[in-house]
Amino acid sequence: EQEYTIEQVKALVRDYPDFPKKGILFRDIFPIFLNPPALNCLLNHMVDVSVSFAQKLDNHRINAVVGLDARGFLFGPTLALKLNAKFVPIRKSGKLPGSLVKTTYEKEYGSDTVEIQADSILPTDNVLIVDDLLATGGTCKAAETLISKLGATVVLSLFVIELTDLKGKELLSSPTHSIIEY
Ligand SMILES: O=P(O)(O)OC[C@H]1O[C@H](OP(=O)(O)OP(=O)(O)O)[C@H](O)[C@@H]1O
Ligand SMILES: Nc1ncnc2[nH]cnc12
Repeated sequence: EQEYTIEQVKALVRDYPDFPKKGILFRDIFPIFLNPPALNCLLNHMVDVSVSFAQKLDNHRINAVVGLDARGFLFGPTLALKLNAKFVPIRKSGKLPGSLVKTTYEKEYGSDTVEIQADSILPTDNVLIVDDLLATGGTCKAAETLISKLGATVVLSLFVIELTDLKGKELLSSPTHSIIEY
């Protein structure tokens, strides 16, 4: 089996002009999922980045990975397993049962309400947020808001792709890391 480098993984992201709306240059990560060695390289890299950020913590440990609906779910559970952390979903409204905390936000092409199950995160948790892409930062900021409502700390927000022109980082309170920047 061929070993992939991160540079080769980056080359697999495909651009689609004017999708899903005119003026949006859509960056498609799914070609990476067609290629197991590339996906393996990307996930191992995400683990390495997370572990190196965790070194800064008192207990050196991330114990919760929060994945953002829907493409954050492609990475969250695998990353959580590799870090021996729990996986917690943040979902678009109306999808999660039970006692919830919610917030509404603006993103690159529309607005959304997101929710988290209230008992899924404890105030003592060291949380890693993971998503496929940072655009305006609205989605991740909403996640930060929910996690802070539950009293926990976001130690890192980790993205596969960052669209730097949109300055999403400036909206965020947590430290961020992106693997591919455009
Ligand atoms: O930084 P922002 O401007 O908030 O944009 C980034 C978000 O937008 C996309 O999700 P989308 O809402 O399209 O949903 P999906 O993951 O369900 O496709 C992407 O997966 C991020 O979650
Ligand atoms: N330009 C973009 N490409 C892919 N996913 C996105 N989510 C928000 N903006 C996006």
